[in-house]
This record gives sequence, C-alpha cells and structure tokens, in this order.
Amino acid sequence: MKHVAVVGTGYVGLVAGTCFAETGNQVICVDIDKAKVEKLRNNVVTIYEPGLEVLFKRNLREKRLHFTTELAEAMESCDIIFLALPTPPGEDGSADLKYVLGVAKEIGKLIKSYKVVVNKSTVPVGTADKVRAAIAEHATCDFDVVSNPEFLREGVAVDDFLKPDRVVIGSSSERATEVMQQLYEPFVRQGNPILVMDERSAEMTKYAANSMLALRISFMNEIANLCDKVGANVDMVRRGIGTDFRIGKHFLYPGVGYGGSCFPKDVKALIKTAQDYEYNFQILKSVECVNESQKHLLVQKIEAYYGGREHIAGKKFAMWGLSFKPNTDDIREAPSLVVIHALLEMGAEIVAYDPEAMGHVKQIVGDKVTFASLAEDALNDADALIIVTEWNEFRNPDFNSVKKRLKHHLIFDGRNVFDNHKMKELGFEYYSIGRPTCQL
Ligand SMILES: NC(=O)C1=CN([C@@H]2O[C@H](COP(=O)(O)OP(=O)(O)OC[C@H]3O[C@@H](n4cnc5c(N)ncnc54)[C@H](O)[C@@H]3O)[C@@H](O)[C@H]2O)C=CC1
Ligand SMILES: O=C(O)[C@H]1O[C@H](OP(=O)(O)OP(=O)(O)OC[C@H]2O[C@@H](n3ccc(=O)[nH]c3=O)[C@H](O)[C@@H]2O)[C@H](O)[C@@H](O)[C@@H]1O
Repeated sequence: MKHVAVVGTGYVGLVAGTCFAETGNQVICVDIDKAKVEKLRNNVVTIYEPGLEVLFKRNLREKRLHFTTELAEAMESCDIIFLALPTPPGEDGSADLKYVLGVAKEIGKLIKSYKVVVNKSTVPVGTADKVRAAIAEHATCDFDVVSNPEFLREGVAVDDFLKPDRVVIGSSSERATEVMQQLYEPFVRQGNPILVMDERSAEMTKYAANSMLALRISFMNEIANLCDKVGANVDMVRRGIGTDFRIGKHFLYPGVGYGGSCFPKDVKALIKTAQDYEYNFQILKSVECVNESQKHLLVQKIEAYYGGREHIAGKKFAMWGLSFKPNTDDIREAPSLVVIHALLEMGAEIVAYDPEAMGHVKQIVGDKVTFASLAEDALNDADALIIVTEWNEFRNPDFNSVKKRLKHHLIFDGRNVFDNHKMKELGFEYYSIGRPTCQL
C-alpha cells in the first residue's frame, strides 16, 4: 500500500485517484476548485465517465479516497505526488506550464521527507527538468521527478486506466522507478508492459502517440473526401485497408474532425516544440490543417444542398450529439460547436439533443439553441437531422417516427452512423462522409 496524492481532479486526476484507491492505496486528491471538492466529498462524481461512479463511491465509503483544497494537507502523509493539472495551449501553441510549475514550486516549500513527484499531465520534452528545478528552489529534502504520461481515453477512461496497453515511466532514479513499478504492478498483471525510459523519451512518447492517432484520422478524412469525389465508399476502403495487420482496423473512422481537450492541443504543442528546435514538422501541420477544414465539411454539405448560405436562414435543424465523442460530457474543441456557430450565423434555428453534454453547451450558447429532453423530440418539424456525435442510442431509432416528425426526410450524418443502402430503402435523403449519397 502506498500513500498517493493527486493534484488536479479533472478527467485524469479523478480517474487516476479513484483507480489507485481501488487497488488498495490511500489516496488524497487536491483541487483548487472549492465547489468541485465539496461535491466530491459529498459523494457526487463531477464528470460523466462510465464505470467511475461505482468505484468512486466504494472507495470514498471505505475511506481510501479523500479530497481537499489544501495542498499542504495532502503533502503531509504521501509518498507519491501525481500532477494531473491542465496544460492548455498558450497563444503560440506551446503547452502552458503555469499550473504544473506553480504547483511544483509550492510542493518544494511543503515537503519534509523524500517524495516521488510524478508528472501525469501532457507536457513538452524537457518539462521534468523544469519541474525538478521548480521544486528544488525551496526543497530541503530529497525528491525525484518522474514522467508518467497518461494514455486513457475519455468515455472508457476507467477501463483504460485499470488495464492499460502499457505504462510508461520516464525516470533516471532507480529508487523512484521501483516505487512506480510497485504502484502499477496491479494494473499490468495481464502481461502488458511497464516501459522504463528516460524522462525526455517518456514526454515525447505521449506527443508521438497522440499525433500519430490524429494523423490517422486526418488521413482517413482526406481519403473519405476523395471517396466522395471519385464515387468510392470509405466504409469499404476502411475495411479493405484495416485488415492489413500493419495498418490495423482501429481508429480509421472518418467524420467531422477530431476534437477533445487533447489531440488539438497536443498536435499544436508538438509543432511548436519542433519550431523551437528549428525543425519544420510538415506532416503535423497538415494534420492540423485538414482537421480544421473537416470541422466545416458538414456545414458545407448543408450549404451545397440548399444552394447557398442565404437559403439556410429560417431553416430548422435537429442536431443529435454535442460532445466531442460518445460516452463523455466533454465538449472541449467539439466539432458540434463549429457546426452550431456556423448555422446560427446563417440564421438557422437549432434544436439539439445529447445524452450528457447539453448542460455544458448551454453554458456557451445560452438560449440561441433549444435543447430537447429526448432525441426524438428534437426532430419535430425540423427541415433536416444533423448527426455530429455517434452515441449508441442514435444507431437504431424508430425510423417511422423519425419520418413522421421531420418536415423533410433529410439527414446529414457527420459520423456515418447509418447504413446508406438501408437509408435509401427507408426513403431518406442521406448525406454522410465519404460514402455515396442516397438521393430520392
Ligand atoms: N482528458 C484526457 O482524456 C487526458 C488528459 N491528459 C492530460 O492530463 C492533464 C489534465 O487533463 P484533464 O484531467 O483533462 O484536465 P481537467 O481540466 O479536466 O482537470 C484539471 C483539474 O486541475 C485543477 N487545478 C487547476 N489548477 C490547480 C492547482 N493549482 N491546484 C490544484 N488543482 C488545480 C482544475 O480545477 C481541474 O479540476 C492535461 O495535461 C491533459 O493533456 C492526458 C491523457 C488523457
Ligand atoms: O491525451 C489524451 O487526452 C487522450 O487523447 C485521446 O483520447 P480522447 O481525446 O479521449 O478520445 P479519442 O477516442 O481518441 O477521440 C478523439 C477524437 O478523435 C475522433 N475520432 C476518433 C477515432 C476515429 O477513428 N475517428 C475520429 O474522428 C473522435 O470523434 C474524437 O473527436 C487518445 O485516444 C488517448 O490515448 C489520449 O490519452
């Protein structure tokens, strides 16, 4: 059993803290957001993440999981301190380290015995050295800094954390590496590796992984766009290439672009790191550029359908899906926001539905969008349905009811949720991404 402190209780910190408690450790989570800590202390999970609530409540009840706003309180008894703090993009695209280095400085003032300080935030190469220096400014005891990037995906975060494909530990200290290996041993029992490397390689691994994944998506989006032009079907192409084991079948789905708190900012940050070292990371610049265009694709298809933006004023659209991907309430960099802003600007009316993310979108758009409490209700009298996020509940609707409620049997699908042959049989005009359009 270890005593673990986790600083920052967002998507990563709360999941990590809960999962460390679940494997028998004593965990104290720190956050500066008083309201958040209050809720967590009162047994309320602050994010939507499948499977988290059960573990959270059990570990809170069994007193392995604690919450505080006081960093000093957390520093008293812990052996390991995780930093799960935001690293948002600064104006020049670089990751802003003010949260990480600010907390590191405070930690230096507070610690009185040996600690392993672990950076779990996604941070540019060289940050471990900066964290070490920030702590060392005031520290009067020994400590080690470890880079331990996180690879969990929102929506399956608990599963990913409990059964990671790999754990990366960047450390030049044997003592710290041993502590980390002991902590992670329960998570890799099924044989997935713990990879020990130097701090810089660990930091780079995280950016390389996210950039490679973003690249796959932008590549498939371009293939889909070309399929549209040449009359091929990207579903077939995806299967055709995914069966090659060197390519693999995952992460080949075209759509309305990648969103989320990480791909957009991490791609930007790696481009900036390259610039800092006078390296022109051409392919990554294209990945970003393709993604920006892709977020506008659905609106372009709608404009083309109506013969120009001037014909969109006064049209009413039902929108299914707002979160940047299914199974999360997260709307950071969500393509839905781009679609909403563009359509509102053209004078359209939008009635939106999302199982988890409507509250967050309402905070941004207020009354400019109407929110329906059921997916079907959003359809009433709409000129068309637009699908932006592929929540499972959208996959098999009562199509008769959809037809009855929509004014026109018209669907623009940004996630290829439906089979386009079936849509034709059902009598819908159906536009999707990289697949032949079904026209009536
Ligand atoms: N969200 C994700 O799926 C993943 C995120 N990451 C990385 O992990 C890091 C954290 O990301 P998220 O958990 O999504 O962020 P988040 O924004 O959900 O959570 C960050 C938390 O830190 C708190 N905080 C800010 N300043 C603080 C301070 N001085 N002391 C204590 N708490 C403070 C905030 O109140 C917030 O609760 C980022 O670097 C991100 O790139 C890595 C892998 C996956
Ligand atoms: O660093 C991070 O924060 C995390 O970023 C991503 O996880 P996440 O952003 O939660 O979600 P993904 O499932 O990767 O999806 C990201 C975006 O890509 C899009 N996507 C994904 C897959 C695909 O085939 N096509 C596609 O357009 C999704 O719709 C979504 O908008 C990575 O998958 C995680 O490994 C990583 O830890």
